[in-house]
Amino acid sequence: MHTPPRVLTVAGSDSGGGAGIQADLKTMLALGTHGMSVVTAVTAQNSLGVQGAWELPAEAVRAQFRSVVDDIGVDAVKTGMLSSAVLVETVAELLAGVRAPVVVDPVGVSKHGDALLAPTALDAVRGALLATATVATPNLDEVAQLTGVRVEEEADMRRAAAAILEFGPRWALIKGGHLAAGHAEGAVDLLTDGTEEHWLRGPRHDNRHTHGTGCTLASALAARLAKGDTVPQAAAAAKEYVTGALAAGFRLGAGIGPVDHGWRRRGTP
Ligand SMILES: Nc1ncnc2c1ncn2[C@@H]1O[C@H](COP(=O)(O)OP(=O)(O)OP(=O)(O)O)[C@@H](O)[C@H]1O
Ligand SMILES: Cc1ncc(CO)c(N)n1
Repeated sequence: MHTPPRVLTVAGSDSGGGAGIQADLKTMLALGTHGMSVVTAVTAQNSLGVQGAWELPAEAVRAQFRSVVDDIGVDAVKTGMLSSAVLVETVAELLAGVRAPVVVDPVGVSKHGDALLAPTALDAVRGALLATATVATPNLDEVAQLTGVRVEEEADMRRAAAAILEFGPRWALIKGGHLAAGHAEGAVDLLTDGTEEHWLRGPRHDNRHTHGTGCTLASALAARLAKGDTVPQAAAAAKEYVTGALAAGFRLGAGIGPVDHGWRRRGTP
């Protein structure tokens, strides 16, 4: 009997289905893995923004995590929205006991600028969470918030990665999706462990249906690590996956539509 690799997401729910837990589980399925979830917060969210957010108690997060890990086990873990200092500390503590690869997406704000992490949680992200990561995947706003490094040109991404690596993750994957066109060649990300450097380059897609890019990239990365890829192999595969999902993004609601997490199954684009 075939048992697929087991991948756990620790993240917030996006009622609109484009980002968060929903994006993670769809991406994990699309990549041939068994997705599982620890819900940290529930958001009322759609294509227009985040209308409300409610955090779960630390005890509920701990209990979900133990239920999954103690019986089923995990081949990789991915974290997303963690909401508060208490939950960041709780999750960091839980991850310290995990031997499988961990992808930390230090989610700060949504595409619409709604806060998904309390400013008071930044110290715990720097001091506890990032050190548990096999790969940390900040976008440029998160890099600025966490390290003070402002990336304006592709070359600045090296300084950003070095500053993130100071907090202890094994690898940093700096997402350059927010770099203004003209300041980068296509959509470029930098993966480095401080020794090796891999520039992940994809075509830029400027359709506006980009809700969930970060969650999709981090989940695809976790799924490929669960399948036994090395970090550079997994990152290249994840970049290819998110690029296809972006190209196939579709209109939904009156605002920013989602990337298509299932684009490969649908044969698009
Ligand atoms: N317009 C685009 N065209 C092609 N690739 C893009 C585009 N925007 C982002 N990407 C890619 O998508 C991935 C996610 O990057 P991005 O910087 O958007 O993350 P994010 O801001 O964390 O996403 P989210 O808003 O979901 O949190 C990266 O691989 C990035 O290069
Ligand atoms: C719940 C949730 N997690 C992550 C993101 C990423 O932007 C989002 N919009 N919503």
